[in-house]
Amino acid sequence: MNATTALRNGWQKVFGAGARSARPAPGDTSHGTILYLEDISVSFDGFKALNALTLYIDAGELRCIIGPNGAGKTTMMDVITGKTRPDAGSAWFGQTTDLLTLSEPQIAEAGIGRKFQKPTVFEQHTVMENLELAVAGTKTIWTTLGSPLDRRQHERIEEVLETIRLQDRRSMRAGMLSHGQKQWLEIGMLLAQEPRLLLVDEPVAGMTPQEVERTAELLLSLAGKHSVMVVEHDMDFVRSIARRVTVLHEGHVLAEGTIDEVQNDPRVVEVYLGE
Ligand SMILES: Nc1ncnc2c1ncn2[C@@H]1O[C@H](COP(=O)(O)OP(=O)(O)OP(=O)(O)O)[C@@H](O)[C@H]1O
Repeated sequence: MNATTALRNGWQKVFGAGARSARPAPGDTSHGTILYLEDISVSFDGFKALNALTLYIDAGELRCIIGPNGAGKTTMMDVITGKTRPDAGSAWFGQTTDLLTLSEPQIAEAGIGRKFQKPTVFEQHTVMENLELAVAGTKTIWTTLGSPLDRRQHERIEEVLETIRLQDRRSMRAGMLSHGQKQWLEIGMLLAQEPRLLLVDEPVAGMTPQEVERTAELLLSLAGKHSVMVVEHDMDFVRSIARRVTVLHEGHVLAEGTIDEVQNDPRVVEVYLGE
Protein backbone atom coordinates (compact mmCIF):
# COMPACT_ATOMS: atom_id res chain seq x y z
CA MET A 1 0.00 0.00 0.00
CA ASN A 2 1.46 3.39 -0.92
CA ALA A 3 1.35 6.50 1.25
CA THR A 4 -1.65 8.08 -0.45
CA THR A 5 -3.67 4.90 -0.25
CA ALA A 6 -2.87 4.63 3.43
CA LEU A 7 -3.92 8.24 3.93
CA ARG A 8 -7.15 7.68 2.06
CA ASN A 9 -7.91 4.53 4.03
CA GLY A 10 -7.11 6.44 7.20
CA TRP A 11 -9.65 9.07 6.21
CA GLN A 12 -12.29 6.39 5.87
CA LYS A 13 -11.43 4.88 9.21
CA VAL A 14 -11.64 8.23 10.96
CA PHE A 15 -14.77 9.54 9.30
CA GLY A 16 -16.53 6.32 8.30
CA ALA A 17 -18.90 5.83 5.42
CA GLY A 18 -21.58 8.04 6.95
CA ALA A 19 -19.44 11.17 7.08
CA ARG A 20 -20.00 12.10 3.44
CA SER A 21 -20.97 15.70 4.13
CA ALA A 22 -17.62 16.29 5.87
CA ARG A 23 -15.68 14.96 2.91
CA PRO A 24 -14.12 17.00 0.15
CA ALA A 25 -15.89 17.17 -3.24
CA PRO A 26 -15.73 14.24 -5.69
CA GLY A 27 -12.35 13.91 -7.31
CA ASP A 28 -10.58 15.66 -4.42
CA THR A 29 -6.93 15.79 -5.44
CA SER A 30 -5.35 17.42 -2.44
CA HIS A 31 -2.71 14.70 -2.56
CA GLY A 32 -1.90 15.31 -6.22
CA THR A 33 -3.40 12.13 -7.66
CA ILE A 34 -6.73 12.05 -9.48
CA LEU A 35 -7.03 8.38 -10.36
CA TYR A 36 -5.99 5.32 -8.41
CA LEU A 37 -6.43 1.94 -10.04
CA GLU A 38 -5.07 -0.81 -7.81
CA ASP A 39 -4.87 -4.54 -8.56
CA ILE A 40 -7.80 -4.40 -10.96
CA SER A 41 -8.74 -7.70 -12.56
CA VAL A 42 -11.50 -8.31 -15.10
CA SER A 43 -12.26 -11.73 -16.54
CA PHE A 44 -14.41 -12.60 -19.51
CA ASP A 45 -15.27 -16.31 -19.47
CA GLY A 46 -12.09 -17.06 -17.57
CA PHE A 47 -9.89 -14.89 -19.83
CA LYS A 48 -8.18 -12.08 -17.89
CA ALA A 49 -8.64 -8.88 -19.89
CA LEU A 50 -7.16 -6.98 -16.92
CA ASN A 51 -4.76 -8.75 -14.61
CA ALA A 52 -3.90 -6.95 -11.36
CA LEU A 53 -3.62 -3.63 -13.17
CA THR A 54 -2.22 -0.82 -11.03
CA LEU A 55 -2.05 2.69 -12.45
CA TYR A 56 -2.05 6.21 -11.00
CA ILE A 57 -2.79 9.47 -12.82
CA ASP A 58 -1.69 12.81 -11.40
CA ALA A 59 -4.02 15.78 -11.24
CA GLY A 60 -3.58 17.89 -14.36
CA GLU A 61 -1.52 15.25 -16.11
CA LEU A 62 -1.78 14.30 -19.79
CA ARG A 63 -1.07 10.56 -19.91
CA CYS A 64 -0.89 8.43 -23.02
CA ILE A 65 -1.80 4.76 -22.85
CA ILE A 66 -0.45 2.51 -25.56
CA GLY A 67 -0.37 -1.23 -26.04
CA PRO A 68 -0.99 -3.85 -28.68
CA ASN A 69 -4.48 -4.97 -29.66
CA GLY A 70 -6.21 -6.77 -26.81
CA ALA A 71 -3.90 -5.30 -24.15
CA GLY A 72 -6.90 -4.18 -22.08
CA LYS A 73 -6.99 -0.45 -22.84
CA THR A 74 -10.72 -0.31 -23.57
CA THR A 75 -11.54 -2.59 -20.66
CA MET A 76 -9.58 -0.27 -18.35
CA MET A 77 -11.59 2.74 -19.52
CA ASP A 78 -14.78 0.70 -19.11
CA VAL A 79 -13.83 0.05 -15.49
CA ILE A 80 -13.08 3.73 -14.82
CA THR A 81 -16.44 4.82 -16.27
CA GLY A 82 -18.45 2.09 -14.55
CA LYS A 83 -19.42 0.21 -17.70
CA THR A 84 -17.53 -2.89 -16.53
CA ARG A 85 -17.20 -3.97 -12.91
CA PRO A 86 -13.89 -5.60 -11.97
CA ASP A 87 -13.72 -8.97 -10.24
CA ALA A 88 -11.05 -7.61 -7.91
CA GLY A 89 -9.18 -4.42 -7.10
CA SER A 90 -10.06 -0.83 -6.28
CA ALA A 91 -10.68 2.28 -8.36
CA TRP A 92 -10.73 5.70 -6.70
CA PHE A 93 -11.33 9.12 -8.17
CA GLY A 94 -9.25 11.42 -6.03
CA GLN A 95 -9.05 10.73 -2.31
CA THR A 96 -12.67 10.16 -1.54
CA THR A 97 -14.69 8.83 -4.46
CA ASP A 98 -14.87 5.06 -4.73
CA LEU A 99 -15.74 4.52 -8.39
CA LEU A 100 -16.79 0.94 -7.80
CA THR A 101 -19.77 2.10 -5.75
CA LEU A 102 -21.07 4.47 -8.45
CA SER A 103 -23.22 3.94 -11.54
CA GLU A 104 -22.12 5.18 -14.97
CA PRO A 105 -24.20 8.39 -14.72
CA GLN A 106 -22.92 9.04 -11.19
CA ILE A 107 -19.32 8.68 -12.40
CA ALA A 108 -19.97 11.15 -15.22
CA GLU A 109 -21.61 13.47 -12.69
CA ALA A 110 -18.59 13.16 -10.38
CA GLY A 111 -16.42 14.59 -13.17
CA ILE A 112 -15.14 11.85 -15.46
CA GLY A 113 -15.89 12.40 -19.15
CA ARG A 114 -15.28 9.88 -21.91
CA LYS A 115 -14.76 10.52 -25.59
CA PHE A 116 -15.30 7.42 -27.72
CA GLN A 117 -13.44 6.90 -30.96
CA LYS A 118 -16.31 7.83 -33.29
CA PRO A 119 -17.81 11.30 -33.00
CA THR A 120 -21.42 11.27 -31.80
CA VAL A 121 -22.53 14.86 -32.22
CA PHE A 122 -26.08 15.85 -33.16
CA GLU A 123 -25.57 16.32 -36.89
CA GLN A 124 -28.86 18.16 -37.51
CA HIS A 125 -28.06 20.77 -34.89
CA THR A 126 -25.58 23.61 -34.98
CA VAL A 127 -22.26 23.65 -33.18
CA MET A 128 -23.77 26.11 -30.69
CA GLU A 129 -26.84 23.96 -30.07
CA ASN A 130 -24.67 20.91 -29.49
CA LEU A 131 -22.74 22.83 -26.84
CA GLU A 132 -25.95 24.17 -25.30
CA LEU A 133 -27.20 20.62 -24.89
CA ALA A 134 -23.93 19.59 -23.31
CA VAL A 135 -23.65 22.52 -20.93
CA ALA A 136 -27.20 21.91 -19.76
CA GLY A 137 -25.94 18.48 -18.75
CA THR A 138 -28.49 16.54 -20.74
CA LYS A 139 -28.76 15.11 -24.19
CA THR A 140 -32.54 15.51 -24.21
CA ILE A 141 -32.90 17.90 -27.12
CA TRP A 142 -36.53 18.90 -26.68
CA THR A 143 -36.28 19.95 -23.08
CA THR A 144 -33.03 21.84 -23.54
CA LEU A 145 -33.12 23.75 -26.80
CA GLY A 146 -35.06 26.95 -26.35
CA SER A 147 -34.63 26.93 -22.57
CA PRO A 148 -32.64 29.96 -21.44
CA LEU A 149 -29.10 29.31 -20.25
CA ASP A 150 -27.70 31.33 -17.40
CA ARG A 151 -24.76 33.72 -17.75
CA ARG A 152 -22.26 31.21 -16.43
CA GLN A 153 -23.41 28.65 -19.01
CA HIS A 154 -23.07 31.20 -21.83
CA GLU A 155 -19.57 32.06 -20.67
CA ARG A 156 -18.68 28.39 -20.49
CA ILE A 157 -19.84 27.85 -24.09
CA GLU A 158 -17.74 30.80 -25.29
CA GLU A 159 -14.69 29.45 -23.44
CA VAL A 160 -15.20 26.04 -24.99
CA LEU A 161 -15.70 27.45 -28.49
CA GLU A 162 -12.39 29.26 -28.09
CA THR A 163 -10.62 26.16 -26.77
CA ILE A 164 -11.81 23.97 -29.64
CA ARG A 165 -11.34 26.85 -32.10
CA LEU A 166 -14.78 26.59 -33.66
CA GLN A 167 -15.97 30.14 -32.93
CA ASP A 168 -16.47 30.85 -36.62
CA ARG A 169 -18.41 27.60 -37.08
CA ARG A 170 -20.89 28.22 -34.26
CA SER A 171 -23.91 28.50 -36.56
CA MET A 172 -22.93 25.64 -38.83
CA ARG A 173 -24.81 22.37 -38.64
CA ALA A 174 -22.56 19.78 -37.00
CA GLY A 175 -23.18 17.40 -39.90
CA MET A 176 -21.35 19.86 -42.18
CA LEU A 177 -18.16 19.84 -40.11
CA SER A 178 -15.07 17.90 -41.15
CA HIS A 179 -14.26 14.68 -39.28
CA GLY A 180 -11.64 16.48 -37.20
CA GLN A 181 -13.98 19.35 -36.35
CA LYS A 182 -16.65 16.88 -35.22
CA GLN A 183 -14.10 15.27 -32.92
CA TRP A 184 -13.19 18.67 -31.46
CA LEU A 185 -16.85 19.54 -31.03
CA GLU A 186 -17.42 16.35 -29.11
CA ILE A 187 -14.40 17.08 -26.92
CA GLY A 188 -15.95 20.54 -26.46
CA MET A 189 -19.25 18.96 -25.41
CA LEU A 190 -17.39 17.06 -22.72
CA LEU A 191 -15.51 20.18 -21.65
CA ALA A 192 -18.81 22.04 -21.33
CA GLN A 193 -19.57 19.72 -18.43
CA GLU A 194 -16.29 20.71 -16.76
CA PRO A 195 -14.86 17.23 -16.19
CA ARG A 196 -11.89 16.77 -13.89
CA LEU A 197 -10.69 13.72 -15.81
CA LEU A 198 -11.16 13.20 -19.53
CA LEU A 199 -10.71 9.80 -21.18
CA VAL A 200 -10.06 10.05 -24.90
CA ASP A 201 -10.05 6.99 -27.14
CA GLU A 202 -7.99 7.17 -30.37
CA PRO A 203 -8.70 10.83 -31.07
CA VAL A 204 -6.71 11.15 -34.30
CA ALA A 205 -7.88 8.06 -36.20
CA GLY A 206 -8.99 9.18 -39.66
CA MET A 207 -7.75 12.77 -39.30
CA THR A 208 -5.71 14.78 -41.82
CA PRO A 209 -2.15 15.73 -40.76
CA GLN A 210 -3.31 19.28 -40.04
CA GLU A 211 -6.16 18.00 -37.90
CA VAL A 212 -3.77 15.71 -36.03
CA GLU A 213 -1.52 18.68 -35.28
CA ARG A 214 -4.47 20.77 -34.12
CA THR A 215 -5.70 17.92 -31.91
CA ALA A 216 -2.28 17.69 -30.28
CA GLU A 217 -2.44 21.42 -29.50
CA LEU A 218 -5.96 21.04 -28.15
CA LEU A 219 -5.13 18.15 -25.81
CA LEU A 220 -1.96 19.88 -24.62
CA SER A 221 -3.99 23.00 -23.85
CA LEU A 222 -6.33 20.96 -21.64
CA ALA A 223 -3.60 19.51 -19.44
CA GLY A 224 -3.24 21.39 -16.18
CA LYS A 225 -6.89 22.42 -16.03
CA HIS A 226 -8.03 18.85 -16.59
CA SER A 227 -6.39 15.46 -16.25
CA VAL A 228 -6.42 13.71 -19.60
CA MET A 229 -5.91 10.04 -20.43
CA VAL A 230 -5.41 9.38 -24.13
CA VAL A 231 -5.46 5.89 -25.63
CA GLU A 232 -3.78 6.01 -29.02
CA HIS A 233 -2.05 3.72 -31.51
CA ASP A 234 -0.45 6.49 -33.58
CA MET A 235 3.06 6.67 -32.12
CA ASP A 236 4.01 9.92 -33.87
CA PHE A 237 1.00 11.54 -32.26
CA VAL A 238 1.85 10.05 -28.88
CA ARG A 239 5.38 11.41 -29.25
CA SER A 240 4.00 14.87 -30.01
CA ILE A 241 1.89 15.09 -26.83
CA ALA A 242 3.18 12.63 -24.27
CA ARG A 243 5.07 13.52 -21.13
CA ARG A 244 4.49 10.14 -19.59
CA VAL A 245 3.44 6.98 -21.39
CA THR A 246 2.03 3.77 -19.95
CA VAL A 247 2.34 0.58 -21.96
CA LEU A 248 -0.33 -2.03 -21.29
CA HIS A 249 0.17 -5.65 -22.22
CA GLU A 250 -1.95 -8.67 -21.30
CA GLY A 251 -4.01 -6.64 -18.88
CA HIS A 252 -1.29 -5.05 -16.82
CA VAL A 253 1.32 -2.31 -16.96
CA LEU A 254 4.37 -3.49 -18.87
CA ALA A 255 6.32 -0.23 -18.77
CA GLU A 256 5.90 3.42 -17.85
CA GLY A 257 8.07 6.46 -18.55
CA THR A 258 8.88 8.99 -21.22
CA ILE A 259 8.22 7.98 -24.80
CA ASP A 260 11.95 7.40 -25.34
CA GLU A 261 12.21 5.28 -22.22
CA VAL A 262 9.33 3.02 -23.17
CA GLN A 263 10.30 2.78 -26.84
CA ASN A 264 13.79 1.65 -25.83
CA ASP A 265 12.53 -0.81 -23.24
CA PRO A 266 13.39 -4.32 -24.55
CA ARG A 267 10.14 -5.75 -23.12
CA VAL A 268 8.12 -3.16 -25.06
CA VAL A 269 10.11 -3.76 -28.24
CA GLU A 270 9.48 -7.49 -27.92
CA VAL A 271 5.74 -7.05 -27.41
CA TYR A 272 5.39 -4.79 -30.44
CA LEU A 273 7.70 -6.76 -32.73
CA GLY A 274 6.01 -9.98 -31.67
CA GLU A 275 2.59 -8.69 -32.77
N1 LIG B 1 -17.16 -8.32 -23.49
C1 LIG B 1 -16.11 -9.12 -23.72
N2 LIG B 1 -16.26 -10.47 -23.76
C2 LIG B 1 -15.21 -11.26 -23.97
N3 LIG B 1 -13.95 -10.84 -24.16
C3 LIG B 1 -13.74 -9.52 -24.15
C4 LIG B 1 -14.80 -8.57 -23.93
N4 LIG B 1 -14.28 -7.33 -23.97
C5 LIG B 1 -12.95 -7.47 -24.21
N5 LIG B 1 -12.64 -8.77 -24.31
C6 LIG B 1 -11.29 -9.30 -24.53
O1 LIG B 1 -10.44 -8.73 -23.57
C7 LIG B 1 -9.18 -8.42 -24.14
C8 LIG B 1 -8.87 -6.97 -23.93
O2 LIG B 1 -9.71 -6.21 -24.79
P1 LIG B 1 -9.67 -4.63 -24.88
O3 LIG B 1 -10.72 -4.23 -25.89
O4 LIG B 1 -9.75 -4.04 -23.55
O5 LIG B 1 -8.23 -4.38 -25.49
P2 LIG B 1 -7.62 -3.06 -26.18
O6 LIG B 1 -6.26 -2.89 -25.61
O7 LIG B 1 -8.57 -1.93 -26.04
O8 LIG B 1 -7.52 -3.51 -27.70
P3 LIG B 1 -7.64 -2.62 -29.05
O9 LIG B 1 -6.38 -1.82 -29.14
O10 LIG B 1 -7.72 -3.66 -30.10
O11 LIG B 1 -8.89 -1.79 -28.94
C9 LIG B 1 -9.24 -8.84 -25.61
O12 LIG B 1 -8.66 -10.12 -25.75
C10 LIG B 1 -10.72 -8.89 -25.88
O13 LIG B 1 -11.03 -9.85 -26.89
